[in-house]
Amino acid sequence: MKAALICESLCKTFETPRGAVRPLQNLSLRAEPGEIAAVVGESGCGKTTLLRIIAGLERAETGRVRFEGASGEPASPRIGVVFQEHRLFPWMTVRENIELAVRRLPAPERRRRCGEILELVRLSGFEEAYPRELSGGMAQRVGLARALVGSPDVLLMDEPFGALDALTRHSLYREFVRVHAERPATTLLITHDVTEAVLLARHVHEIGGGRLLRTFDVPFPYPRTLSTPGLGGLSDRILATFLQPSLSGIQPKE
Ligand SMILES: Nc1ncnc2c1ncn2[C@@H]1O[C@H](COP(=O)(O)OP(=O)(O)OP(=O)(O)O)[C@@H](O)[C@H]1O
Repeated sequence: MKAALICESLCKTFETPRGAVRPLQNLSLRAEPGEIAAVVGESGCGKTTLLRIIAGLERAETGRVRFEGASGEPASPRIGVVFQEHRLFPWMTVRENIELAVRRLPAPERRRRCGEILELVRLSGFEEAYPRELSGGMAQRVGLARALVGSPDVLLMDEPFGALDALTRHSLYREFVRVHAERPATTLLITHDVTEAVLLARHVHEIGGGRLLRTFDVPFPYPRTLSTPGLGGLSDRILATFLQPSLSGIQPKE
């Protein structure tokens, strides 16, 4: 199922000993069916809170998250989540970690899917390895495999490449674009890295002050590299709006 992800007027307040924190104040945005959409914003602007609300791990006070099928009908897609830390269980093998995500399926089907998904993320042969035996990049690919093994229609990714060194990160970008082309889930990628956003996303949503400030169209064909014509200029333009919001002429978008 291809589904659009739609967030409408989300508001969220946390009561803390230091007073109320309001990371989301009427935030609306949309990810188109099968696209990679990035959400960028300064640290603490509410990106993780947004993802947790979409994943159903947190409740918004007001507003709603809904999904639409190809003809605009309401949809209930399968959702996969990838976090910044891989969150693999250290006492389980790669295969056990992945199969856990589809534990309701019969064992032969679990085994088949696990083999298929490990091939997709190029980790065939590591089924019986433990997480401690993997590099950071490999563990993150297992985290991606675990999110994908249930064939999600919507993939939510919270800084999935954030903890990796630059070389590993760039090779994982390539891998991820290839995997996404084979299984084009509607993907929301949370990142604070503008270059990452323009390398991977079709649209980049900039949030700040609890709202969507602006959406950038990223028209370059995949796969992209740092030398894709126009990519560096767009990345600079997005960064400039971060650094000088008052000079960029941005009007908060309702
Ligand atoms: N469970 C919570 N209780 C209280 N405050 C919270 C809670 N979760 C988040 N916050 C606060 O809400 C604000 C937004 O946090 P959030 O983690 O969503 O931001 P972020 O944009 O993902 O940040 P970063 O880029 O640094 O990860 C922060 O001020 C944070 O301290």
